[in-house]
Amino acid sequence: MNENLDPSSENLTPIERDIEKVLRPQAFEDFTGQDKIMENLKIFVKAAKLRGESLDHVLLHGPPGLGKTTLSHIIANEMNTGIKVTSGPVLDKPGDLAGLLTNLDSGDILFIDEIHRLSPLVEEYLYSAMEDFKIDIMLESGPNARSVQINLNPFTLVGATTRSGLLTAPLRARFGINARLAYYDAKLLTTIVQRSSEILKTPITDEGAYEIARRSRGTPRIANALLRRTRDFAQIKGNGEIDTEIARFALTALNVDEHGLDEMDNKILLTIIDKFKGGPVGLKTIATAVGEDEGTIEEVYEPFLIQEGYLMRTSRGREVTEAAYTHLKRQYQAQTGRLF
Ligand SMILES: Nc1ncnc2c1ncn2[C@@H]1O[C@H](COP(=O)(O)OP(=O)(O)OP(=O)(O)O)[C@@H](O)[C@H]1O
Ligand SMILES: [Mg+2]
Repeated sequence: MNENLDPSSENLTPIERDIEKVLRPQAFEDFTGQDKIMENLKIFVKAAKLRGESLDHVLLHGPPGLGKTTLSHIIANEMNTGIKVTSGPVLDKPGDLAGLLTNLDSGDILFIDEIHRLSPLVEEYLYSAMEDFKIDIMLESGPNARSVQINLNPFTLVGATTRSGLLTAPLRARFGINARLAYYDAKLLTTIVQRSSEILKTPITDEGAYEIARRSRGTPRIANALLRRTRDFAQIKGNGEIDTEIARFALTALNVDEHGLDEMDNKILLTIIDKFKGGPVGLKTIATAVGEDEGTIEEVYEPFLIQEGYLMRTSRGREVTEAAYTHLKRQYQAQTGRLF
């Protein structure tokens, strides 16, 4: 069985993509959590609308599946504007970007996903567009080549990234609104699971929803994926309703552990314990040992493990905590070197 519980969107199947669209909140009021960010965004959107101006450029960052793409569409809906969607790796040359920019209507949103993957040339080209709504374009080539400056309609760039550490300082500085999305707690995720089950017309008990929520790695995308899979179990093994028992059965079958850690989470912890005596060990070494990209570990897996208290980032490298030993049923040995 190959269950796709990968938190990132890159590996979604077409069907999963369609379901994501159906479950995606469309307006501020459907979006659960991230209160501080939402409070501010609502004010900025309202003020921009009152002034009849475009919204300031927005940078959304944070681990996969927390709602960056969702928010960018909500912003467009709430601003009553159009949205054009692209991504860093797709924008190969400045010309690709120019084509998009010149086609934006006044106030439109240009959403650039994976904005950390823009080529330096394209990135630089973006600067004057963001700042002055102007770009230079080259007319003709060879000896007749000349560049002309053209004015763009005012627009809002919404950039999303899971790897904010890779963003250059000049690009970062050009965003007026900078929001870091955080993991959701079990209570918020319960609300999200309940909303999704209503859309999917799947009956679910409050306890069943909570069981899925608390084991979803703080991530709405995972909560929704687990809900869909659990629904299958409820239909085949039960009477169609998801309760705690069905949820537990399904989650065990899907290899999601009691605390919601997935296979890679556990592999990282186990590797540090078994191969490196609990750490400290460098990120690069961990990455090689578990066969995962260094940046992905740092920006996708680590933040959750740290938040949940299984892992610590120290000056000498990564160390697991006693909680990790207990979780993985390993004998905890306090490191003598650390005692004094
Ligand atoms: N606050 C929320 N309330 C309800 N549902 C949400 C919320 N945030 C995300 N979701 C759900 O989770 C799914 C994934 O969210 P989204 O695609 O916006 O994540 P992302 O941050 O863009 O991820 P990636 O970094 O992988 O692109 C959406 O389809 C949506 O249904
Ligand atoms: Mg996205």
